[in-house]
Parts: sequence; C-alpha cells; structure tokens
Amino acid sequence: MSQSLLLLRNSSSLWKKTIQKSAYISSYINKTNMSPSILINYPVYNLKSFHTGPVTGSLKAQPAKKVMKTKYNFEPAEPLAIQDLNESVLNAKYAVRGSIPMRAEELKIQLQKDPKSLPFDRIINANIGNPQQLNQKPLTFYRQVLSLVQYPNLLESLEKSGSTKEYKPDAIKRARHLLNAIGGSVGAYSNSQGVYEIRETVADFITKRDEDEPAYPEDIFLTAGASAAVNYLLSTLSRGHETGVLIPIPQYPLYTATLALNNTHALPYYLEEKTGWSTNMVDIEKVVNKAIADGIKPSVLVVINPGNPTGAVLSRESIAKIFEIASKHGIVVIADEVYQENIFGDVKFISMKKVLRELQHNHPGQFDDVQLASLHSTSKGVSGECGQRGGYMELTGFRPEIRQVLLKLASISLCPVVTGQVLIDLMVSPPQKGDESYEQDQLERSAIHSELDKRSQLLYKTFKSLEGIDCQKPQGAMYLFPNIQMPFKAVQKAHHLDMTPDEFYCKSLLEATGICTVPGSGFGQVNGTYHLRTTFLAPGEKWIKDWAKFHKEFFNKFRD
Ligand SMILES: Cc1ncc(COP(=O)(O)O)c(C=O)c1O
Repeated sequence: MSQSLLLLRNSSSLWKKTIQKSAYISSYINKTNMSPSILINYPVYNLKSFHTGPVTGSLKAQPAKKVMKTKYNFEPAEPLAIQDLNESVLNAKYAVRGSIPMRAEELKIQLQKDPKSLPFDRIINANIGNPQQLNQKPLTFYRQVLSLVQYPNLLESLEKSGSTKEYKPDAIKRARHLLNAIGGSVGAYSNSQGVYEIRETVADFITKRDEDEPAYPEDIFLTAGASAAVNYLLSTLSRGHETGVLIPIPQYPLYTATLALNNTHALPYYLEEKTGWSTNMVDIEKVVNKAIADGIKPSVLVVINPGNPTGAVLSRESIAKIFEIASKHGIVVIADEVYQENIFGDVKFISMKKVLRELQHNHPGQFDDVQLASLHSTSKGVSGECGQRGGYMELTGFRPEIRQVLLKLASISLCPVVTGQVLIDLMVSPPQKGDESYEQDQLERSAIHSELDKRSQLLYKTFKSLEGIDCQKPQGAMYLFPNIQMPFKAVQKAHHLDMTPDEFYCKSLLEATGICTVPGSGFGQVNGTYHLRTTFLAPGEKWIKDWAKFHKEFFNKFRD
C-alpha cells in the first residue's frame, strides 16, 4: 500500500503524520477541523508528499494523539544544497535585478517602517526600463479595449446602450473585433503562434513601417514579451559548446543570461564608445574568424537597435555591413528592435528587415539566404506595458522545418498571454485619423514621447557638466550609459570593500539619494572603464539635481 507523508507546520511545532488511504484524509480533515482548502491543489489520489508553510487562517493542527503512528527506521535525507542545482542556472547573471536593486528593495522596506531613517524619502528605480512603475500613465485607448475584452458583459451592455464618456464607439468596436478574433474569451488558450487576425495586424504594421516591403502573418510569432522570443531563438540555435553567439558589449544581460542557461559561448563584439557606441564591423569579422579558428561555430549575431544600454541607433550602412557578414558566414541575425519607437531628435530608425529587403533587391542572389528574426514588444515605446507581456518576432528567410521547431517550442508553453496579444494589436494599430479616440490618443502619445525626450536631454546635459563623467548623446531607447572616470582613491576603496568601482559608485549613489542604477559591469565594458546605466523615466527634475550634488560630493571626497 502506498503511503503518503503529510507534514504540517505551524509557528510553534511540527507534526509528521502518516496517511495511508485517501479516505483517511477526509476523516483526518473532519477529525482535526483542518481547512480542506489547503489540500485543494493536491488531489488526494496524487498525494505523495505534502508540506505546508506556516499555518495561517482557519488551519489549526490538532494534537498528535488523533493520528496513527508508524515507526520508521531510515535516516531522513538532507534538503538540496546549492551544488545539487543546474549549473547553467547558477552561472546565469542578470544585473538589472542584481545586488544594487536588491539593496534598494531593502531600503524601500526600511523607509516604509521608518520614513525618517534615511537621507531621502523614496527609492527611484532608474535601474530598469519599467515606465509605469515610475508613474507613466497607460494609454487610455489600450485600457478601454482591454477592460472590455476582459469583461464581455460590459461590452454587451455598451453595445446595447451606446457609447459613454469612458468608452468611445471605436473602443467598443475594436473590443468586439478582437474578442471575435480571439474566439470569445481572453481566458482561453489561443493558437501557440498567436491569434491569426492579430498576426495579420502586425504584418500590416510592418509592411507600412518598411515602406511597402511586404510582411506575412505566417512569419509572425506572438510571444510573451520579447524575452520569450529571445529564449525560443537562443534555445533552438544553441548547440552547447560547439556554437557561439555574437553579442554587443555593452549588452542587455538577457542575452548573456540566456546563453549561460544554454551552455553556449557568448562571443562579445565591442561597441565603440568614442564614436557614439558605433558598431565596428572590422571587430565583428575578427570575432567571427577567431571563433572559427577556435572550433566554435558562430551561429547567431545579436543586434540591439536602438541600443540598450547605449541608446545608439544604427545607420543603414552599418546594418548592411552586418548582413554582409551574416550572409558570408551563414549567421542568423537577431534584431532586437524593442525600442524602435523611442527615437529622439532628428534620428531615424530603419528596421533591419527593410535593409535586408533592399540588399536582396539590389544584389540578387547575395543575400537571399540571410535569416533574420526581428523582435518587438509592448513593454517599451510609449506603451510601457511591461507587466502585460506582449511581444512578437518576425522570421525572415528560415527554412519551414526550422520554423516548425520554433513553433513546437512555443507550443510547449501553450500560448502567449492572450491579453498581451491584444495589446500588441493595439500597439501596432492605434486609433487612426477620423476615429473617435484619435485625438486623445495622439495627445497622450506625444506627451509621453516629448517628456522622455526632454528628460533624456536634461540628464545628458547634467552629466556633461559634471567633473569626471562623459556621456554619449542619447539617440534612442530609455537609458544613458555614462562613463565615470573613477578617482584612484575611490577605486582603492571599492577594492577594499570587495566591490567593483562602478558597483561602489552605484551603491554610494543609492545610499545617499535613493536613486537605483545598475553598474556597467552588468552589461560589459572595456576593462578599466567604469559605467553605469540609468533610465530617464523618473518624473521631475529634483532627482537629477540630487544626483549632481551627490556626484560633486563623491568626487570631493575621493579626488586624487
Ligand atoms: C533590449 C531589450 N530586449 C528585450 C527586452 C525584454 O522586453 P520584454 O519586456 O518585451 O520581454 C528588454 C527589456 O528591457 C530590452 O531592453
């Protein structure tokens, strides 16, 4: 007879009880007054081992005398140790939520308990591109449509009663269209590649964006944010130590972390800081050739455009050069274009897909076999809907059997979040001229965009005015990546504290001002240089002044 072990723990004591039959469990529940809800997730017939956390609410463990006792004569095994875990998971690093943000969380709790205990009254999370955490308002049209697809009863009653101040007719029509396309409920799984009609909307958007270079719904995979797409692509294209993936340095650490998870080499190519973090093709060729000489197949080249953390935007010529290398060596290109809407001044974003099509037109045969995966997301731009996990990838030039493998991988996760898919539809097809919501939507979009533009300039100018900081002019994305020429005494102090100098600066900044940033070492930087990444999403200007004051004091303290 199979025996099941039930462990009940409360704050004062621990009982181990043996349960021999499922029927026994019900009688046990009755006899002990134990809340059955605790067992809901553990079907009785499956119950092999069951362990609760501290007992809360109505669950009261009863005296041991009511339970059958069995004597066991084995030594209980110890719980897992860290070395029992998957080494690849242990090796993965993700600085955006690393030691400085963790310290910021501790300080946040301290402030809640004792608001006067620190020299500031709030934490400013400049460590992550998470606009709505920093009070960016969601776009009204998005939330109107989302609320209606979430609650079809409201949609039906609005369809009967007509539009209201809150819901304009185009929001109602759009919600009905999407709900029909989805099949009636956002609570149901969709197709693993994403709802076909939404993929059609995405394809139309790409076609327009790329000046009539056609895109097709069959090439679009809707994903749970761009991160899921990166995951699918790198898991599929990595063959362990046989393969390498070219990544820009500095880079968004999702890439190095995913490569670590897949046990695959990261092949860094360095962006050139002094030329505005430009991409150096000679360096890329060298990295490719060295990898081949070392017996590593360079299988993928990652391009982040606009760059995170650099904010640099690639020119058409640079993109063309990247495809030259990709075509010559059969390297898949991942174009991470999640910041394509975050462009400042007179800079223009050109998609990699568009340049690839131009090359294919102009040089028949030379670029036909280039494989490109382009990514986009609802997390950035003026949408800022990071928590809703909307994204897509467009595949160009992949053989059908490879797309099938990617589809299989996507289907293991069943489907991308359906409300995230709805948001993708809204992002790529916002209200148009003549639609009732158009004007308000445009006002909201341009307010967010110009506010970000203004603040990026203010932060940039502040950095440029400070001793020992150099910073490239922001062209796009949501970040600045200033170079801090750390005074020697500060470097020594950091080493004494067993920190990297950039980590020491970020920690000192956090503890003096509440501004949470990420040390450049989390993104990669040339040895001996020190950077940090900050977003310019936090509203207001006071935090920028606080930073300048901190920086002057830091340099006064450690100046050589
Ligand atoms: C360059 C880049 N790619 C991908 C992502 C992940 O975006 P998502 O929220 O869509 O997964 C981010 C997030 O900050 C990013 O900066």
